[in-house]
Amino acid sequence: MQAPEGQAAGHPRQGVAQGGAAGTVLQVRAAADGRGPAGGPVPPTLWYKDAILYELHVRTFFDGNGDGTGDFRGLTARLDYLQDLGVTALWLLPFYPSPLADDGYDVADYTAVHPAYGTLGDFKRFLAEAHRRGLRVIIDLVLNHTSRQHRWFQRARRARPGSPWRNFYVWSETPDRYRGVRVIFPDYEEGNWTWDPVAQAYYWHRFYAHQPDLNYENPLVRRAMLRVADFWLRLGVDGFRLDALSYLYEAEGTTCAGLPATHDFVREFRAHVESRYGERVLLAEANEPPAELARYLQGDECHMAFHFPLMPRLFLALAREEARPLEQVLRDAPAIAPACQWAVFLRNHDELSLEMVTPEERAALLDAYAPDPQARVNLGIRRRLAPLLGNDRRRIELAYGLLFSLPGTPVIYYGDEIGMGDNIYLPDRHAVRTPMQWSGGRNAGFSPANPQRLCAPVVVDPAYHYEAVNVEAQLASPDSLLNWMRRLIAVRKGLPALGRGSLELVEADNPRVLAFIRRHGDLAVLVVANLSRYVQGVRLGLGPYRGAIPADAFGGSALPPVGEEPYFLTLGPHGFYWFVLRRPPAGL
Ligand SMILES: OC[C@H]1O[C@H](O[C@H]2O[C@H](CO)[C@@H](O)[C@H](O)[C@H]2O)[C@H](O)[C@@H](O)[C@@H]1O
Ligand SMILES: [Ca+2]
Repeated sequence: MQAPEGQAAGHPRQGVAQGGAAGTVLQVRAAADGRGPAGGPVPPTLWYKDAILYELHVRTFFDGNGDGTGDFRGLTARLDYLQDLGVTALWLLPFYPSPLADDGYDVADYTAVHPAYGTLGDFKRFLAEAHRRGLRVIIDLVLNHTSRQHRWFQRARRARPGSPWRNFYVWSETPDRYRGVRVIFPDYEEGNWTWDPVAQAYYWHRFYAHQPDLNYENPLVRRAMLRVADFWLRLGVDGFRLDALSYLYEAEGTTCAGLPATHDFVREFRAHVESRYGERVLLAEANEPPAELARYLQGDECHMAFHFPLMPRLFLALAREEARPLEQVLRDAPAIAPACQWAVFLRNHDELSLEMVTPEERAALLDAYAPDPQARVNLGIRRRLAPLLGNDRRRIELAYGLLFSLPGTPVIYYGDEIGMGDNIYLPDRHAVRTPMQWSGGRNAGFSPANPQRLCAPVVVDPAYHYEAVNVEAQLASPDSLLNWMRRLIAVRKGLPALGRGSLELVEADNPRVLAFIRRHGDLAVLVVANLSRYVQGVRLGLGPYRGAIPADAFGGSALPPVGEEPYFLTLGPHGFYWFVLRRPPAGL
């Protein structure tokens, strides 16, 4: 066991920030063609294992031209903030031309930038500036469907039935195929087929009716999407979040999710990307049960996948004030390849998805977190983190303390680092997509525009009003949530075991306390969390670590060494500890 090391993996572009320009050019080129300086392959860095991911929407982050809508110029101007926060990679929601009927997940053109967000030139400048700061950029790639406005659909609906152009989408003469397949947006859609009067046929859609599914049986579709990937990879993006990945293929008599043909295509996609561009990351958004999810993480498909089954169990553990829901999901975690990694999250731009829990668990979660029906949408809850946790600073810190120490790469949703509120009176999931709150000034410092022109209203709920909850105020307050998050991120970066380590659940004699050890090489980190609102004592079975000295990862103070007896600890309400288990000095 040893003291925390520095971050293990280097960013191929970190040379820009740290070193000379010549080295930078060489390394960028090496990464672009997948070859090392001597012509050999570039060894993988597995950088995503040490990453801290930050999810944001260009539209609502910062308005750079004063027209009321966020844009790439604005985002570029706020990169220093993100660098100071300590995050290492950004995930951008779709920013392509789109009618915005699903906030950009209805893509009308895959290889351009929505004019409201700027130009391709603005995107390139943003990317260069992000890389200059050592920030990687992952963009959302919506493989499964397009907007009805996409020229592919406009062409398909007019093309001869059975022709390759027509077959860009999935058509049927009746709405009876794939009967019983779940509707993902039940609050808005009654089925997965919609009649198209131009085509005189029904087309298949897993999401809104305005989002026809592409037909991956058609080799032209597969090729077209590889070309789209090439376009952005050549510009230098570091990877893709692959939206709605489960639904690429359909087959009669199945759930039309995670089919073998879908996995075949993901393998083809991965091989294509890796052979041409080296280590770029594929992050699967597949809302599937653990065993199904793990199929994306066997080493030849995606590098990461969102841990949809873990997230609601973390909220369940907090609601029930007991460790069991988390212990269970951790115990049942399926094996993934050593180079793969979970992406763990508390909240994102969608509703808090309750698709991966039992009906009883769902009922308990709705009761605890969304007693107001206005906060519910489809199968989930459209609230941000702070309102979900009653704006209780201790519970928010505990949730983050767990998120940042459980196996996986943590993902922060923009604004949750300052405890932003939401607006459940906005439609659909716009409740959680309001403008970032930068200051207490006009429009929360998001835009100088006429407030009536804003792309979305700023939060004025009395408990979360932007005049009180904003970046400027929190930067000035040493004890703010934002400053606490900066410390949490910095400490996590010093403990590579939290990104890369194994997981050992520790026996605890108190059901309200979760304890586990993350171990990587010589570094072992003991995490202990009190899920209850009251003080708790716990005895931990730390037998194999006898003699080790637990040292607080935040303050450094050392506790008595682990002895023969179970290790006794007291935790305050919702308290949590990260202890580095140090080897005792020689001679003791
Ligand atoms: O592009 C369509 C949708 O794709 C993602 O949806 C995912 O979110 C759903 C909940 O809103 C979830 O139930 C589903 O399983 C996911 O694929 C994307 O994140 C959505 O914003 C988008 O509407
Ligand atoms: Ca703008």
